[in-house]
Amino acid sequence: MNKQEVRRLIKERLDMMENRAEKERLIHEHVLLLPEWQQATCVAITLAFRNECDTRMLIEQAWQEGKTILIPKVVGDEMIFYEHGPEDQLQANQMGISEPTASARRASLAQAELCLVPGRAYRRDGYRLGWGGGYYDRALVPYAGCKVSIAFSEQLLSDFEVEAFDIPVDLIVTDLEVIRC
Ligand SMILES: Nc1nc2c(c(=O)[nH]1)N(C=O)[C@@H](CNc1ccc(C(=O)N[C@@H](CCC(=O)O)C(=O)O)cc1)CN2
Ligand SMILES: Nc1ncnc2c1ncn2[C@@H]1O[C@H](COP(=O)(O)OP(=O)(O)OP(=O)(O)O)[C@@H](O)[C@H]1O
Repeated sequence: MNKQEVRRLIKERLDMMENRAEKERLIHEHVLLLPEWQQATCVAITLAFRNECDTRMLIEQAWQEGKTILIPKVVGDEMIFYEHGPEDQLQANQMGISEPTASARRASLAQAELCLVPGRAYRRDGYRLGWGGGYYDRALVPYAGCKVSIAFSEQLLSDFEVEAFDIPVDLIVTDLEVIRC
């Protein structure tokens, strides 16, 4: 399967999936139990796009725990991270992803001990496939923190092609399990 075929298969699976809310609840529960989450004081995360797993509950919980939340904004071919607090507004970009506004405080991904990396499909060794922009493949090159992806178990695939620039995540958290890659 090439990348386009993988993206199409995952879209089909997620569109057909049942019990989404319950699976999201289980994924969130598994994240909150990770020592990596509990120890992080600053977490980089995205707002869900299309049929990705929702993340708002994790953001709320992070605030409750006193953590700083960073959210990326796509600018050209890179992402700039901004702090996002409970009072801050978000606005949808051209693709429909919620992003910080111009008034948000600028930050750097390097500040986050934990980065939640979005993706469409995952292999059990941590390799991932995104929407095709290569944004995380580039942003993660110098990143030394812990890379965690949350995904529905439907997003795990036994194999797909990876390229030299692909960067695997350290942990994949699904509704069924926590995979240490
Ligand atoms: N929630 C979330 N936020 C995120 C990402 C993500 O994967 N998920 N990104 C992670 O990188 C960045 C945005 N990347 C994106 C890249 C492409 C498309 C997109 O709509 N692509 C078109 C196809 C374009 C083409 O093939 O030319 C599409 O899917 O229809 C959307 C987001 C930053 N924020
Ligand atoms: N380190 C890098 N430096 C420059 N370009 C890169 C780098 N990594 C990836 N790219 C470019 O990004 C493009 C998209 O890569 P790919 O299809 O793997 O994206 P993706 O993993 O699906 O997206 P994302 O990382 O945004 O979730 C590739 O064509 C590649 O040329």
